[in-house]
Amino acid sequence: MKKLEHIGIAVRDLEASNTLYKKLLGTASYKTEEVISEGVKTSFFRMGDSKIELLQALDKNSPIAQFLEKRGEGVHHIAFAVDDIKVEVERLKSEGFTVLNEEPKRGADNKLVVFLHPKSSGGVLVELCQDIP
Ligand SMILES: CC[C@@H](C(=O)O)C(=O)SCCNC(=O)CCNC(=O)[C@H](O)C(C)(C)COP(=O)(O)OP(=O)(O)OC[C@H]1O[C@@H](n2cnc3c(N)ncnc32)[C@H](O)[C@@H]1OP(=O)(O)O
Ligand SMILES: [Co+2]
Repeated sequence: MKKLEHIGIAVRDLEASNTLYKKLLGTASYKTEEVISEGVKTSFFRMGDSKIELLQALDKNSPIAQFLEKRGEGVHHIAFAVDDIKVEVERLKSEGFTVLNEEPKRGADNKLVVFLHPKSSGGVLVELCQDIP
């Protein structure tokens, strides 16, 4: 793992949360992007070499909608940058982690992403991110 790539935060209202996080961080969101395959609309804030990713659900089947219903707003996942996502997936499987999608999928901000089940990673949903060249 190279670095903390982003922290994902589930929010009900992206616009209101953009205002809140702009006040909190002292900087505006630099990007908004929908990822239809995940059922989310995202907003990104730079935090040094890492990012904060706000996530609003686009529909009721989105993982974010389900999370908000069960747990309310708050930290949803942490994401680590990796050089070779397939190598990292094999390493993590051999260490006993449960990989949710063996085939990396396209995420936001030009990344390939893989998720680990929170039940295998101490109650924290983990995302791996590899830059798409
Ligand atoms: C924008 C794209 C991308 C990026 O580029 O950054 C993203 O970040 S997309 C983010 C949204 N996408 C995902 O979250 C995909 C991966 N998630 C999943 O596949 C599912 O959400 C899940 C983690 C497998 C959970 O789904 P499911 O099993 O259907 O839900 P349950 O509600 O039944 O949960 C089972 C169990 O796990 C606990 N849980 C659920 N979500 C989380 C979480 N985010 N963090 C910690 N724990 C979580 C849940 O509470 C249940 O526990 P128990 O109640 O104790 O059984
Ligand atoms: Co994410």
